[in-house]
Amino acid sequence: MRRVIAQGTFDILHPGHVHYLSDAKAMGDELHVIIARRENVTHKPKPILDDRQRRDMVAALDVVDEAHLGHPEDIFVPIEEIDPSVIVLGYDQHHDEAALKDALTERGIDCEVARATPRDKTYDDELLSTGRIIDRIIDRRC
Ligand SMILES: Cc1cc2nc3c(=O)[nH]c(=O)nc-3n(C[C@H](O)[C@H](O)[C@H](O)COP(=O)(O)O)c2cc1C
Ligand SMILES: Nc1ncnc2c1ncn2[C@@H]1O[C@H](COP(=O)(O)OP(=O)(O)OP(=O)(O)O)[C@@H](O)[C@H]1O
Repeated sequence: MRRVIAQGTFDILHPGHVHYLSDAKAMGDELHVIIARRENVTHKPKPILDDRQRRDMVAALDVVDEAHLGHPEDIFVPIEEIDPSVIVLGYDQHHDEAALKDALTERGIDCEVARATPRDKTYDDELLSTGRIIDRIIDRRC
């Protein structure tokens, strides 16, 4: 049984998220998704939706076996509990694969680190970014 971890904010789901999670699932048998806590999202604007709502929507996707709220302080705690064979990073996530692998080894966690592929638009008006969905809402409704 190969357990796979994917992680992210997943604020206002779109097909790019589904693509990432499907890519991750294809690398193993059981997909666990860690949802970043609002307080730990510091590299972009804070999510619109509550932590639990983002977790519940990810959990409802067919491809996902379990969705977990992230740890507030120590990102390695959920990883130790899940004990994955591979952690799959999103195609554009800022985390460095080699640095993450070193940090895992230092913590005594033996697992691979891989990266998902991007998903291209399948039609002109498709919006594959939470930020761009929010921009459109502001543009059209405000
Ligand atoms: C392997 C890994 C595990 C993570 N675990 C947690 C966690 O337990 N709690 C948390 O709040 N954030 C966690 N994060 C951080 C968020 O997922 C991170 O902010 C992420 O870059 C958000 O992705 P996004 O910008 O693609 O949405 C983790 C990140 C990585 C790479
Ligand atoms: N078009 C896409 N193709 C493949 N993966 C995607 C795509 N869009 C988002 N993802 C992946 O989904 C994960 C979570 O994405 P995130 O919640 O940051 O959404 P986002 O739409 O990229 O957000 P924002 O527009 O605010 O940066 C990330 O790993 C990201 O790489």
